[in-house]
Amino acid sequence: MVRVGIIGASGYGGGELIRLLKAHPGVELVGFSSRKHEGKPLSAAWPQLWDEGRFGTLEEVLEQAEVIFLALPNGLAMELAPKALEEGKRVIDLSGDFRLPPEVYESWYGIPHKSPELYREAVYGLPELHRGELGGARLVANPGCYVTATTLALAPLAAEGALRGAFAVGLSGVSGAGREGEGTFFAEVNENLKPYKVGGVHRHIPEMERNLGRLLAQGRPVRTHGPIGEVRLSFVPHLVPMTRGILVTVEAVVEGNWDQKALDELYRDFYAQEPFVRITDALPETKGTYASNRVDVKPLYEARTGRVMVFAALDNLVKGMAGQAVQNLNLMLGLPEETALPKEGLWP
Ligand SMILES: NC(=O)C1=CN([C@@H]2O[C@H](COP(=O)(O)OP(=O)(O)OC[C@H]3O[C@@H](n4cnc5c(N)ncnc54)[C@H](OP(=O)(O)O)[C@@H]3O)[C@@H](O)[C@H]2O)C=CC1
Ligand SMILES: CC(=O)N[C@@H](CCC(=O)OP(=O)(O)O)C(=O)O
Repeated sequence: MVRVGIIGASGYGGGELIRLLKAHPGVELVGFSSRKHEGKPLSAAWPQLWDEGRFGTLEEVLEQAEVIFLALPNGLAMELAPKALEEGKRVIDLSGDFRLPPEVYESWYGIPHKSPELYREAVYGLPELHRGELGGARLVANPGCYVTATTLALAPLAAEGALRGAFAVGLSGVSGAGREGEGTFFAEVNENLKPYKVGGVHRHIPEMERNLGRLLAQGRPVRTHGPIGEVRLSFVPHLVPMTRGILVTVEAVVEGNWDQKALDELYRDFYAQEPFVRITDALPETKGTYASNRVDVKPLYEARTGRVMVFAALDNLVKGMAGQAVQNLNLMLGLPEETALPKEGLWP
């Protein structure tokens, strides 16, 4: 049994990690940190959990766990990860702190990077592309929801060398903004649809471009710190009045002649061995992936215009966050990748 702790256990990512890890046969959960709920039972924050355990301090988790999940706002993992690694722990960070080179991070996140040297060591935790690097990793940068959906929607075209750019429209449930998300009052979100952070300013854009650029330059599998080609992407996110779920609808700018048969073959071959990516016949919908660790992907050739489109749906708190982090944990520990991760969702 590996001793695992969660720092930021009272947030949406932390809660979903507890739910998944309680069912994990290779894990003993030894600590849950929260400033607000320190000393209280887990039920103080989580009505959905059978109440075993109490919230403690960040220091207790750092001391007791062998593997530590950091489920904190951006800017904190860069301070905690060095301490944890110095003490021989392994870290899976759910924030953006180690996903981008420090200079790129600073310009898109507006936060000075406090441990730039660790970026060189971090492995980018998208198992479908980086599986081979994760076994030996001490520090994993776990990608988030929009980036996972958009990268997996376009990865086969990029690895084929055909992708030049893309226009991606993202739709997200409100839990994507976190438990204290700004502008998520019921009265303002309910019966409302709104675009936000448009005009090429959303901080996920450089991460998507780098993921796809790596595939373009390296083919598959990719190395986190290997060469990166040029892909230009527009991204238009929207907030949707639902709890969980991400849908991305992407128009790919491609070279070459494509039709539905060629796209279907490319996508089915690329993801043939993947336990959590399903190429669907029907169009993906968020509810079909609710509470599962699956991504549903559908490429579509529009004959009338010659355009290539791709649709992808996932649960932002599972494959877009905590489920992906558990998938990375399994790979880091050499356990079967699917351990404790649901393939099936909830319906209705
Ligand atoms: N929500 C989503 O769909 C996704 C989120 N992410 C990323 O994952 C990370 C966590 O997100 P999420 O769970 O939604 O966030 P939440 O806002 O729901 O939770 C944040 C957690 O961090 C703790 N916290 C906040 N500030 C501090 C601090 N200064 N020191 C110690 N603990 C602190 C909070 O607990 P307390 O105040 O009790 O200490 C809480 O447990 C973020 O970086 C986010 O960008 C990634 C993918 C998807
Ligand atoms: C609805 C909403 O606000 N969503 C968040 C995405 C959360 C996420 O994916 O987190 P990471 O930034 O850690 O990847 C946003 O647009 O910033």
